[in-house]
Amino acid sequence: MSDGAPIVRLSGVTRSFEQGGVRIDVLKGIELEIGPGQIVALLGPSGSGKSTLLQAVGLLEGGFGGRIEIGGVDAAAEDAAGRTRLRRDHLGFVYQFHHLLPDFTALENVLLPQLIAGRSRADATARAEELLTALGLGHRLTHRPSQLSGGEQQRVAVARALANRPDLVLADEPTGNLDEATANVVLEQFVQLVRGEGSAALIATHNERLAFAMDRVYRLHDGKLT
Ligand SMILES: Nc1ncnc2c1ncn2[C@@H]1O[C@H](COP(=O)(O)OP(=O)(O)OP(=O)(O)O)[C@@H](O)[C@H]1O
Repeated sequence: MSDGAPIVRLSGVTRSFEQGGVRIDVLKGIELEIGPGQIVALLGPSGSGKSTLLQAVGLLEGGFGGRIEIGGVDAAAEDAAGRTRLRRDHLGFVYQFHHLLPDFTALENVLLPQLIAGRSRADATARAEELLTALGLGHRLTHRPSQLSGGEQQRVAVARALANRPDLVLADEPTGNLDEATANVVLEQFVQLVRGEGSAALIATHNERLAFAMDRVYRLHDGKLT
């Protein structure tokens, strides 16, 4: 990817669903560019389409109209293997629920995506330890998800998303299942770490205060970004 080129470019992106014979137009022409290192907040009421928009960028589902480019590549021109490659080479994901593997320790959960990407075990372990320590979990490396609090589980998920140094982290209400005080701490740590890593991020959140500390804030309203 050339320097300064956007990591993501959406133009005229649309998505509709059929519900009980009724057609709902959720995205009605989304225009969005995110450049290297930009941290972008996505606000919008429940049902406005934030998750749907993140799914478009994450190339996890089809059914979208318009053009979605990741790293300058038109996703529609790629087959399933090509889209998987785009995801693997450019994107990291954090969800509302941690989706950690329950039988593996915190360290192993952060190790696995790196081993799959071909990194040596020694390098992957060092990277996992670095990220978990930066998130204040240096003393929790050998704990399984069930032995961690909700906030700690979510921080492990953040470390996992950043492990392969993605150009862009997609986060769908990453602290949505935490109590407010914990959510504030974890979201702030997440943004700080992403900034330190130089990654870009698109973060759907209800937290307006933290959203306005990010580089750009978009609101999803009536299927469009403002
Ligand atoms: N697979 C689907 N089939 C039918 N309708 C869907 C589907 N996915 C989403 N929708 C509809 O699209 C609209 C937007 O949903 P979406 O989950 O993107 O909103 P959201 O802004 O992320 O909401 P929340 O903040 O509650 O997570 C909703 O009306 C939802 O019912």
